[in-house]
This record gives sequence, structure tokens and C-alpha cells, in this order.
Amino acid sequence: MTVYRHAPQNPKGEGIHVEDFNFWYGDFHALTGVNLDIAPRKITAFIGPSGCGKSTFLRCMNRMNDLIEGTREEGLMSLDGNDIYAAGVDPVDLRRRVGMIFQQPNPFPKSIYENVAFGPRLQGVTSKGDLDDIVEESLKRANLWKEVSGQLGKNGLALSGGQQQRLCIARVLAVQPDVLLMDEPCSAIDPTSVQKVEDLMAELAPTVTIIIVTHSMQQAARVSDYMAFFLQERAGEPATLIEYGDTSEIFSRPRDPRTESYITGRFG
Ligand SMILES: Nc1ncnc2c1ncn2[C@@H]1O[C@H](COP(=O)(O)OP(=O)(O)OP(=O)(O)O)[C@@H](O)[C@H]1O
Repeated sequence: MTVYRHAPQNPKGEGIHVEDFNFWYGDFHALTGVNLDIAPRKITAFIGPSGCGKSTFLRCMNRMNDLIEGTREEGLMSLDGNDIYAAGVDPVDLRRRVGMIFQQPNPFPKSIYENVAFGPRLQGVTSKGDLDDIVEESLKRANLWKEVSGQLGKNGLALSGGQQQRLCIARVLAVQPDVLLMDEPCSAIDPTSVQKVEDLMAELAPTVTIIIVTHSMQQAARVSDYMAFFLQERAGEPATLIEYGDTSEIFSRPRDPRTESYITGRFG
């Protein structure tokens, strides 16, 4: 089954383009016939019931699933016109351009400074002045600078959960990604921190393409420009994209009755 749904206007061919994409974990066909274009420098939310492949699809976008043995994909997925699964693409380089934030904050057991400087150092930045500037700018972009500027030597793990999540965001921003993948980034942090992460997403969106997996319809409504609804209709069958479009339109006029059932809380 191939489902093609409304794609945002994207005249320059930028952003992530997906065509008839399928994905398998061993024999299990997890995703089928996904077609969509992710708008550059906007916020797109992936929604759907548990197990409908949202995280799987997100992880395909920076080839994180390559790290799981026995996985396989078919179809096209490109970033700014370049096939990310083409031979010769270095997944490590791809993951610098397409950074990821997980549900559980996962700072390194190092200082705040070293967490943020880690990626730039790997990229060959050695000057202390340059690293200081990158650390400060990244922490500012992640809305954490004011809280930690006087204690950059403190262990990242000693921060609160919400601060740790923003530290992880600063660590990703330090290598200047084009895309930020966020897999339920707010489900393990307190409400005040949720607000800070959502504010920061809005601040970053003009420069970074953001894709967020969320179980919260309220969060999807608050933060996203576009929304994609995934569904696995029957156990054992692959999930697929059911509806995709402008968030406010999907909430006010869903085109598919299954989307309407989900957003009105009738299942999932
Ligand atoms: N590493 C894995 N190996 C095998 N199957 C997997 C693996 N990860 C996920 N799956 C299966 O793929 C399907 C999609 O899972 P996925 O985690 O992508 O869904 P999801 O929509 O993100 O779910 P949730 O909202 O609960 O996080 C599920 O049937 C899941 O059991």
C-alpha cells in the first residue's frame, strides 16, 4: 500500500524527502509505503499510538537503525537532495548533520564544558578560545547558559533532568546540525522544563529543521507546524503514514476518519 499525503511547499528541494520507504527488523516488516517531505526549518510532529513506528522512522533519518543487527530498508530518503542511504555516505558524518535527542537525557559523565566541547573537538577544533566560544554560544542557544555559566566544570550528571536535556541539546547544537530529531524529549522531565524545551524549539526552528515524536496531542498542537499521523492497523502488519499536513488543519479538519479518532482520543 502506498499512501502519499500533502507535502509542505518546498521549492528549493531542501529538507528531508521520503519516497515509498519501507523498513524491516529482521523478518518483521515495521513500516511500509511512507511518502512525505519534511519542511526545512519548521517543526514537524510524528504522532500515533504506541508501536506504530514513529521512533523507528525517526531513527531511519540519521541511520541510527544501522546499529541494530538485521535491519533493512527500501525506498528513498534524502536530505537536501542527497540520498542518505547511498553507498559512500558516512553515517557518523550524517549524524552530525542530523542530531538526535532521546527520551532520557544522556549527558556524558563529564563536565558541562566537556559535554558541549566533545563534538567540536572530534571535528578538530583545538583552540581554547574557539572552544570557549562554541560552548557559550551552544549553551545560550539551548537556554541553559544563564543557569550554568558560573559552573561549567560541574559534572553534567549533577544537573536536574530538565537541565540535562537542555545540555544534550547544547551538545548537539555545538556541531551545527541541519536537523534535530527529538524522540519524546519531554516525557521524562518536569513541567517547567517542558516549557523551556518547547520555547527553545520555537527559537531554534528558524535555523534548524526539527522533528519531534510526541504522545501528547497538546504538545503537538503547541509546538508543531506540520503533523504526521502513523498507524499500525493490525498487529503483525506494517505501520504506515495515514495523514500528513498543516497541524492546525489536521486538528480542525482531519481528512481521514482514523486520524480524527486518534486526535479526539477514541483510541491509542
Ligand atoms: N530493535 C527492535 N527490534 C525489533 N523490533 C523492534 C525494535 N524496535 C522497535 N521494534 C518494533 O517495531 C514496531 C515499531 O516500534 P517503534 O518503537 O518505532 O514505535 P513507536 O510508534 O515509536 O512506539 P512508542 O510510541 O511506544 O515509542 C513495534 O512493533 C516494535 O515492537
